[in-house]
Amino acid sequence: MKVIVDNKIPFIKEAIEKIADEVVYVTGKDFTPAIVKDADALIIRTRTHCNRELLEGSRVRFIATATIGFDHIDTEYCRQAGIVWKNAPGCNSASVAQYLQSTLLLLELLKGKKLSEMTIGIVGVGNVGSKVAEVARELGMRVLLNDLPREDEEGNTDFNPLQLLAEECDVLTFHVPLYKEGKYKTFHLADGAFFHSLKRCPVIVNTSRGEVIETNALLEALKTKQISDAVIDVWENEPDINLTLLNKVFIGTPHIAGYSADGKANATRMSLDSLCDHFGIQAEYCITPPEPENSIITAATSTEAYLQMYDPRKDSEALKMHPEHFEQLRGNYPLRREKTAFSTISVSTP
Ligand SMILES: NC(=O)C1=CN([C@@H]2O[C@H](COP(=O)(O)OP(=O)(O)OC[C@H]3O[C@@H](n4cnc5c(N)ncnc54)[C@H](O)[C@@H]3O)[C@@H](O)[C@H]2O)C=CC1
Ligand SMILES: O=C(O)C(=O)[C@H](O)COP(=O)(O)O
Repeated sequence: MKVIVDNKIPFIKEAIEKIADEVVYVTGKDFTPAIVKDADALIIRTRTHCNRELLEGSRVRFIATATIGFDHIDTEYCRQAGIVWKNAPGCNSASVAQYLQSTLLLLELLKGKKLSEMTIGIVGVGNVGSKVAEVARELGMRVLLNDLPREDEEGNTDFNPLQLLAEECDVLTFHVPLYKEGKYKTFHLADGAFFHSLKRCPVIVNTSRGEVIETNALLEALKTKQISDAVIDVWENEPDINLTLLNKVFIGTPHIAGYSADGKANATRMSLDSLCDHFGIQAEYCITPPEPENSIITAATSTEAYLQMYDPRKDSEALKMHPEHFEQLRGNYPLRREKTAFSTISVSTP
């Protein structure tokens, strides 16, 4: 079996070389029809667009994407062509929740917001949104949820219309997949009309996909103070992002909310599991992220402790200083571990 693997997928080399007869490593944006032509499987990330143009006439029968989102896969073409694809549901959801937790703490620390007096609206309550809801409740926030597909399917009353979130929330955070069309379309879900409907001058957070928010409408909302701040991890037209927006946001990061080493290891393991499952291969591998340099956190406050574990300001400063390095900042991302990796967290003022 021949497998083409994105060369920025970590912790994969030893395992995949045991599983496959031939492995070729390629930069995500450089997968071409010639490279994939005689491959049986691809293991990709969001940087590889798997569509007719890439796959037609190839031997590829299976694609694993080491990501949660799969909007870079033309699922209809794959269905027609008999190509099976798998994503890695939930793999880095705890990492995105960590990003949100640190961001909310920074809003309290630096912007004088009192989280326990604020309402957060969560748009999309799947793997990520549910964990973000937990984090927000732990921080004492009132939480309002919006999830149209779940509301339709489950018929329960935990969910609210987007309009209610627009009216009552001080923070609005997006955790929906990118759907370009259909009943649950999320492309430009936050457009000019949405920003006009806001009542409490909220902070907008987007870690879903850039296209969920219309960039020009967001810029206008910042200019006219319909929103007080924006925290943006995902952008329209990555890596050529809107620099005016980057300079105006409170936190602007290069699509790394899901980049904890824990999340990356989960993604790699899940991709290998689905590849083995698809081809009926029995293989043993153990994918674990490296230990943190120091597994003991000592801090004066719990906020400081969480920011020692992950502080989005560092990623934001690096991007603002060198936006042209968007892809390099992602490709060479430093080791970041989630809370469970630390053996002791000692806080003097709990
Ligand atoms: N910035 C980053 O590094 C990362 C970004 N993501 C993005 O976040 C998205 C969400 O991730 P998960 O929670 O794991 O996905 P998920 O599939 O578990 O949950 C998505 C939720 O959104 C809901 N939804 C779909 N359409 C909606 C609509 N029109 N209005 C309201 N809710 C809607 C779904 O019913 C579902 O409950 C991914 O699709 C991906 O694009 C995911 C991981 C990392
Ligand atoms: O999992 C997703 O969905 C994401 O957006 C990823 O965190 C992005 O990961 P890469 O494609 O950059 O590996």
